[in-house]
Amino acid sequence: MTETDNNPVQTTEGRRAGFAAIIGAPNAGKSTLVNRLTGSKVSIVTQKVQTTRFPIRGIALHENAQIVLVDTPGVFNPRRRLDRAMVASAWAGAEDADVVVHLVDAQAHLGAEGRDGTPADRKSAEDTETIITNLNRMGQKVILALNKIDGMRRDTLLALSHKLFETGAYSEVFMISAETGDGVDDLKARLAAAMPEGPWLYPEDQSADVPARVLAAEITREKVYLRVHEELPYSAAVETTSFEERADGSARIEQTIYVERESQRPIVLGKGGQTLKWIGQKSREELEELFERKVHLFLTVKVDAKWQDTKALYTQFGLDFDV
Ligand SMILES: Nc1nc2c(ncn2[C@@H]2O[C@H](COP(=O)(O)OP(=O)(O)OP(=O)(O)O)[C@@H](O)[C@H]2O)c(=O)[nH]1
Repeated sequence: MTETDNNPVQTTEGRRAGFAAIIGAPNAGKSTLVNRLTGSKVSIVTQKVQTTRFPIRGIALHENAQIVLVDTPGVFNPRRRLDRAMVASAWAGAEDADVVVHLVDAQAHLGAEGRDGTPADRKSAEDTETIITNLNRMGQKVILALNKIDGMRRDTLLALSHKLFETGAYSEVFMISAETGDGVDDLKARLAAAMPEGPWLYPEDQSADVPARVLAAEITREKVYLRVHEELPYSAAVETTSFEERADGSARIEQTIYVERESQRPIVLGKGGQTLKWIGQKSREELEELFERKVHLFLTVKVDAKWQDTKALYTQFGLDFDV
């Protein structure tokens, strides 16, 4: 870069970038927090538990820092193989991160302690205990973010924060409301400070559309997995090659499904292309719901023998089906 560039040299100096893992029981408010931190809609927010089915990245910017958020899937007791993969992926994401935030639903926690607690409150408190046990095992100090403080009494919150802090898992406590944004700026500044010095991990102008592309690829990959996992357990990857918003408000998405061997292509295509059609249809329906717009989805199947080599990179934020 030269002095004559529009971006003067000093803007890239003192930059920070890294990963922040957000871990928490289902329904703790992780997606809401990620959306609040990034300012964009990257995760599905719903009343239903376990809607975050894959680790989605969002990118938050704070002054000179780029914070790549690893939005971990719900941590629950894994039964099915896919669930185990998700839990393993959650903890792997946490261990690799520069900073870990444990998000706790303060309202559910207090509900579980009182007489009016619902079964969901008790489950949430149980999950929090499981997470604390794992956090202590991990050996890395974690930031406790007590969420949903809106409408809660300060003294009750302080007592809860004190109790959780005594577990020894945390280095500090933030009280936030992901919904109203209360306390979120302070947490964001803290995450920014925890990022190591270095160049940004993503170009500035790409920050906004990375999550949507990754999310769209994960949705199609899930459909591939659902349909052909018996014949093709580990060897498909999906990449979003183009994501365009069109003037009529719809989105045109092009994706490539990679398989390792020529013999695997017909598995994904199916008889007369029926399997690929099913994958495309299911994925498009979910993408339309997620992006709240009409989606034109174009899928291509390619053979890439080197896929195993790039697998490590790819699975960094995806599910590891080898678990
Ligand atoms: N009152 C209140 N509700 C919140 C707050 N943050 C999130 N919620 C609500 O809690 C519910 C769960 O939020 P999500 O962001 O979907 O939670 P999650 O942890 O991503 O959930 P999973 O994806 O199921 O793991 C939603 O109904 C949110 O509107 C908050 O600060 N205050």
